[in-house]
Amino acid sequence: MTKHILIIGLGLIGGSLAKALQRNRDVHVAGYDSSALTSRKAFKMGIIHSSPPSLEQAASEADVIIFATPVGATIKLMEQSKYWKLKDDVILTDTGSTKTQIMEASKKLNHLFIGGHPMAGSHKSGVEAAKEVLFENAFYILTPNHQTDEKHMQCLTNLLAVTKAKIKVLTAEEHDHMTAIVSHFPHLIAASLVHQLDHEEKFPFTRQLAAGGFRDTTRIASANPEMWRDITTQNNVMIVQQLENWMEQMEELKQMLQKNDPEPIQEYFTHAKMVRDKLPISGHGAMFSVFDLYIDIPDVPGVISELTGYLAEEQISIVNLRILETREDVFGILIISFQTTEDRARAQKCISTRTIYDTYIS
Ligand SMILES: NC(=O)C1=CN([C@@H]2O[C@H](COP(=O)(O)OP(=O)(O)OC[C@H]3O[C@@H](n4cnc5c(N)ncnc54)[C@H](O)[C@@H]3O)[C@@H](O)[C@H]2O)C=CC1
Ligand SMILES: O=C(O)C(=O)Cc1ccc(O)cc1
Repeated sequence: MTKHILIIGLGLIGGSLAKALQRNRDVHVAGYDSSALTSRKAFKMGIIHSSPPSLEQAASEADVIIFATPVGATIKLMEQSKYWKLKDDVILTDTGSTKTQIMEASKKLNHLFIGGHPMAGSHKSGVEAAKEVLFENAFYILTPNHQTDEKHMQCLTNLLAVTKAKIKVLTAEEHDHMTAIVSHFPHLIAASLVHQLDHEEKFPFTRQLAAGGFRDTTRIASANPEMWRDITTQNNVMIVQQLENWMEQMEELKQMLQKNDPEPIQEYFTHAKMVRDKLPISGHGAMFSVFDLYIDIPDVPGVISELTGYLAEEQISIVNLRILETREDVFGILIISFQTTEDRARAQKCISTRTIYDTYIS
């Protein structure tokens, strides 16, 4: 029997979920966005099966409703949903980056709600950025509430299986504590680094030098400000707590730097390197998985565009690209990151067949 899914909000996350859910031939994916243009685009791009004109009508036909809107809008939509005529056993869920306030709001609903957060994304937003493989190997957090039973949990888990994400069940408080540390607070740091650059007036050329580390560290500051406004106001207490811890740490760092003793300074970096190097960044267990391919490339102009050109011809998408500057000979190491192991294997084959450059996986 066909399962009717309604996705509200057809941006990066709603669009990516719609694409992934369409892998299951037994589901009908309807999509609604407050921007009629976005809804039309999503339908034309084949991301959704149907674009119903009335939200209430679409909701009444749905077996599962997924709110994929900024978290402030999600709470408002949840409140509105109390007045919709829904199927008795409909499952409501969301994709929001925060969970405590959403789970609190879910207590007032007349229908079952399971919180959700696919922990994969990017600084891009909008339906154009949607990707079927976005959630592969990423964690997908579910936060049940007091009403959730095993049957409905299993039903949602089964539906999400096609995303190839790894389901992890947490409480809303656990979720908001952990995401404050690894996602929300780092976003504020990225934004603050960019503001710091903004205040640099002495040498305007500084901006031209903001490559490498600065670009890597601040990439997420290019994300949707409305989305991050909502995340920051909803998980405010946890984020302020992180900021207080950080300021204490910065005070200690300042004192250490004022003494200017090289030994503790090196120890500070050594400890950070050790912890960072052990993080499950690439491969299974990572929050945001990417799969790196290392390529020995000669230091000659045009080599990077040659390689990316070959990958584009074979329609292999890349997630990131950087050069490791650890070697002093004429070769460098180019690291290209892919969303899936399959993409990386195809890329390795493509580069090995078309070039003489050595490729390897760490
Ligand atoms: N961007 C990311 O990397 C990730 C975002 N999330 C969460 O997923 C949700 C969606 O984020 P994105 O897809 O990135 O945002 P987005 O900005 O790409 O898309 C949001 C969409 O929701 C629509 N929308 C806004 N208010 C609406 C309303 N009242 N009714 C119907 N549609 C409405 C917008 O027109 C837009 O098309 C957010 O709650 C965010 O916190 C979760 C994981 C990763
Ligand atoms: O672009 C990145 O690295 C991200 O961190 C994307 C992201 C943004 C918000 C989330 O709730 C989860 C993932």
